[in-house]
Amino acid sequence: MKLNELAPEFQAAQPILADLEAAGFEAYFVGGAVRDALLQRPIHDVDIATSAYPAEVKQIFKRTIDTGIQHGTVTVMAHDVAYEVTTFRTESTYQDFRRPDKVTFVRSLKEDLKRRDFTINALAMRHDGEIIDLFDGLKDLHQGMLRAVGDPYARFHEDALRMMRAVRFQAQLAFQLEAQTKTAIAKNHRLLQKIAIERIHSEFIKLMLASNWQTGLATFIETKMSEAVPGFSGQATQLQKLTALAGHLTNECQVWGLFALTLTLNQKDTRQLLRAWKSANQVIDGTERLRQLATDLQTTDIDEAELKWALFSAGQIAVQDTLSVLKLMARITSEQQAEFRQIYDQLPLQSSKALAVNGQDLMTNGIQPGPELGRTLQRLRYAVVVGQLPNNKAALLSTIKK
Ligand SMILES: Nc1ccn([C@@H]2O[C@H](COP(=O)(O)OP(=O)(O)OP(=O)(O)O)[C@@H](O)[C@H]2O)c(=O)n1
Repeated sequence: MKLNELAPEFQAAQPILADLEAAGFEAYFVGGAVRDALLQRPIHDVDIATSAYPAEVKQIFKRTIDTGIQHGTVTVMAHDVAYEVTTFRTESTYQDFRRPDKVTFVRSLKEDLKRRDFTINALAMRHDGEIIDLFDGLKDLHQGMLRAVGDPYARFHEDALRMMRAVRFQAQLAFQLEAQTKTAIAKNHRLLQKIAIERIHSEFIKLMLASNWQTGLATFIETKMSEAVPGFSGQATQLQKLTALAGHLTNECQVWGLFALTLTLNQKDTRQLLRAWKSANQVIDGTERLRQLATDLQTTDIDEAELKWALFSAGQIAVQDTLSVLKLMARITSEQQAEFRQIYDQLPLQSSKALAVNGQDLMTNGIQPGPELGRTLQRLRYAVVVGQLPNNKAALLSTIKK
C-alpha cells in the first residue's frame, strides 16, 4: 500500500530520510505518526527509524543533539524542527517490566518492528509513502483491531505500561481489543504495580478524555487493571456504573470529580486518591471544589443564599465542570444546568478579587493582619454574593466600623 499524498509533517521530514538513504542506510517513518496518518487523524511527533548507528547518524547531519543516544536516539534539527532519529534496535533483556535493560542496535527493520507493542504501531513508511507492513497492521487498522505484535505475554512483560496503552488506544480509536491480547492483559494485570504511577496516570487521563472512554474504562475494569492501581480496589461495581454514562469529559478535574462522586468519597478520601495518583495540587484543589459543589447542589433543601455561595465558592471554571459532571451523571437536568449557570452569571461577585475592598483597606480601618482579616474578607464576600450588601467600598467599610 502507498499513501498517495504525504501529510506536510512527513514532507518536511523527507530530506532526513533522503540524506540517510543517500549515505547507504535504510530510513523510515515509524510509530504513531504513520498509524494516525493512515487513520486520517491529526499527526503528532514524526519519528524516524534507521539502520544507521547513532555515530553514523551524527556524521550525516550538521545539527544533532544526543537526546537518548544510549537508547539509539539522536535528535536531528531540520529547519528548526527537531526529529528523533532512532537506530533499529532490539530490547532483549527486561527485568523490571519497564525499561529495556539492554538495547542492541541492529540493521534489520523487521527486528525493530517486532519488538513494538501493537500491530498498528508496527508499520513503517518509506519516503515515498510506501507502507511496510510485516505484522498485518494494515488489516488490523482497517478492521479496527488492537492486537499485540507476536506473543502478547512477551510484549506486556517487556513493558507493562503497554496494557494501559491498550485501553487508551481502545478509547481513542474506538478499536476492539483482540481476544488473546485482552486475555494476556487480564492474566498480567498485576504487572501494572511495577509501573510508576505517573506513567499510568498519564495514560489513564488520556483514556478518560478520549471520545470512547466508556469502552476503555470497561476493559480497564474487566481485565482487573483497576485492582492494580491505587484507590479502585474492590470498587468494580461502582466503577462499572460510569461506563453506562453518555458524554464527553474535557479536563482532568472532571475525570476525578466523576470518580469521587461515583465512589462517594469524602474530602479526605478524594485528596488521598489524587495524591496516590500523584496529581498536581491544582488538580487536587479543583477536583475537591468540584466534588463539594456537586454535593451541595444535590442537596435538595439548599436555600438560595447557600446555592449562591456554593456557586461562587467553586469559581468559574469549576462551575462549568461541575454542571457538566452532574449533567453527565444524570443528577441534574439540562434545565437545572441552565438555571444554575444563570444564577452564577448573575452573582454580584464572581471572583474573590472583584470584592470592592481588599486586605489593605481593612488594615487601614483597624482590622489586625492574620486570621481576623481573612475571616472579615470572607464575611464581606458572603454578604455581597448573597445580596445582603452592595459591592461598594464605602458600604462594606461602614459595616466593619460598627
Ligand atoms: N510502551 C511502548 C511505547 C511505544 N512503543 C512503540 O514506540 C512508538 C512510539 O511511541 P509513543 O510516541 O510513546 O506513542 P505513539 O504510538 O506514537 O502514540 P501517542 O503519540 O498517541 O502516544 C509506538 O508507536 C510503538 O511502536 C512500544 O512498542 N511500547
